Amino acid sequence: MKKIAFIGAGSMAESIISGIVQANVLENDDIIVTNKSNKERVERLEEKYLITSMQDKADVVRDADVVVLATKPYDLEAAVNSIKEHIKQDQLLVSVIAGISTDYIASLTGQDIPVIRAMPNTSASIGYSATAISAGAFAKEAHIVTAKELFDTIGTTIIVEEEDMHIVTGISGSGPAYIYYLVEAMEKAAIDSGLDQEIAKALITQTVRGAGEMLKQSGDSAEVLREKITSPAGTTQAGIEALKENDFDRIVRSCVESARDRSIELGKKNG
Ligand SMILES: NC(=O)C1=CN([C@@H]2O[C@H](COP(=O)(O)OP(=O)(O)OC[C@H]3O[C@@H](n4cnc5c(N)ncnc54)[C@H](O)[C@@H]3O)[C@@H](O)[C@H]2O)C=CC1
Ligand SMILES: O=C(O)[C@@H]1CCC=N1
Repeated sequence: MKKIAFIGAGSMAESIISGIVQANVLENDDIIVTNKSNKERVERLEEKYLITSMQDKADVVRDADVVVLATKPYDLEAAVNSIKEHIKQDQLLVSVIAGISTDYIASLTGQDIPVIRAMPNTSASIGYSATAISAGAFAKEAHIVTAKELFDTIGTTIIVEEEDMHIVTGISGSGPAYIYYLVEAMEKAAIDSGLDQEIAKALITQTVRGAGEMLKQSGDSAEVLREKITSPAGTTQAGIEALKENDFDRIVRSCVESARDRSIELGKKNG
């Protein structure tokens, strides 16, 4: 891949752009970005990442090997309408849009065009995305390889069946937000117990970071790692029992399933 165009210049597009720029895998001016109308926003991205911003959609997609669709689901149809005269079947469409199927995207283009559906997360901006990808009907092995290479530069990439994309969205697409929400709650509890906010933030941040690395590096399951911390009648046991009494498992299940179901709904509403 030599040139990549982003249709949509919001949080997700910026996270991916930031990750690609840091990985230094493309010439910066071969990363092109456009949005609906907010010229200042794309110009800010252009200045920050030394990439190219354009508003003329024909220019945006003309020589792109990969065109990334990064609009909200309800803006997708208008976005594809604005580029469909200019895209060709030898280009690859990569959609990061929650809920929307590859079949629907191909049908909007009116072409048998290869589409890869991807679900990255905002940790892409520092090279830590957990991305899942799945291939549409017209995508060949080479397209999967191209998409995997792209997302491997901004984290890890796993290939899944398209039907699993809804649950993937519920765990890893939205997942960072759940962790941040947990951190917010822990910070509030620490401050209410009299701890300085900056100290609480520093301790919790390193705790989350360390737990993530332990999950990755130790070879132990989450359950085993938890048990190693939980001394009989100790502090952790007291904390975990409070979580159990408040039905933590049910709350998390409901969180993940609600996100999954919203992804399904978004697909039905916008496809
Ligand atoms: N924010 C996140 O953590 C993640 C978001 N996603 C998906 O990424 C997509 C974008 O999400 P965000 O970046 O958060 O949204 P956002 O609202 O920050 O950005 C959307 C962008 O699309 C542009 N846009 C709208 N209509 C357009 C058109 N007709 N032509 C060109 N550009 C157009 C807007 O101007 C804006 O720049 C969503 O579909 C979401 O499901 C996927 C994974 C994670
Ligand atoms: O909230 C959303 O719809 C998007 C999809 C995954 C993360 N953010």
